[in-house]
Amino acid sequence: MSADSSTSQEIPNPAVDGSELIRFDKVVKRYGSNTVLDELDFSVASGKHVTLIGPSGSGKTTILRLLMTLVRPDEGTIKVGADYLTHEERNGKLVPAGEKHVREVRKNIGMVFQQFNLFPNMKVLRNITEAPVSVLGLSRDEAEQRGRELLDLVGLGDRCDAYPSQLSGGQQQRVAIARALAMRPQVLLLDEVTSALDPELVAGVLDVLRDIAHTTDITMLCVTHEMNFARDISDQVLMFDSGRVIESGSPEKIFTEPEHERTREFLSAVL
Ligand SMILES: Nc1ncnc2c1ncn2[C@@H]1O[C@H](COP(=O)(O)OP(=O)(O)OP(=O)(O)O)[C@@H](O)[C@H]1O
Repeated sequence: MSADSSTSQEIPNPAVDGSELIRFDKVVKRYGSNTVLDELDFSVASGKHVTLIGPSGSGKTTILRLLMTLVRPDEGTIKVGADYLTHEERNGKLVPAGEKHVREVRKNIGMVFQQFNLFPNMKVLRNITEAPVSVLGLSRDEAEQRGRELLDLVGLGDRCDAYPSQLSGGQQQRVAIARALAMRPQVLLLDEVTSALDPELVAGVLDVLRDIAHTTDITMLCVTHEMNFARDISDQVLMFDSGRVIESGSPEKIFTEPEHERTREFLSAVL
């Protein structure tokens, strides 16, 4: 990726060697008097798949929104690659990152939400090719070739010319996943992507995500209530409570031998 601002540096594309890709350092996020994140520290290594679990309101979605620069922290820094996402150094001081910098960072991070948010007036393939053409500057042919490959990957290679309204919710969500991947992001953020689906459509979407997790190098941060899925894809599970990580570890450890009482309570409620 190329930097397009004199104040932003290029974010390296580290090999999947376990080097640190994301770091939250003493991040505080408040909404009025509600301190949602309280000096939160955590890091994610490149290529790893991390699932965030915790009670409703513990700040999981806020973490993804901070990474996507949809909201800014009140204190602390968030780093992606070698670059500060929320702050950058100018004349030896950390200052809020500029809009150009934020645009560069967003190119590197794909996010899939609970709602699919496809463009209803565009066919499926066009939904996927729009951003690569307009943001990355790919030719329409290149973008369409990549778009078709991604639609094959999510099992919808034969639906390029359908409109979103002609697809089921599960199919629309699979298009949304393909659309996020079309930007070739380093990081994929998944925010309860099956929560709005009818139960019979959930498995198809989770199978696609399992496939992506097991066959690509992409770094994934996932908020989900699907604990079997979390167990299957995660290298690491982070348990949040009151704006902090209270426990982290492999899925085996967290799901079978949680150490913290709050983790045990949470898991007994959701498993
Ligand atoms: N835009 C906002 N304005 C005010 N408060 C907000 C806003 N967004 C989130 N909050 C509050 O921040 C807290 C954390 O919300 P967040 O959505 O991050 O939690 P969560 O762990 O993802 O919850 P859930 O599992 O229910 O989705 C909640 O108390 C929520 O009400």
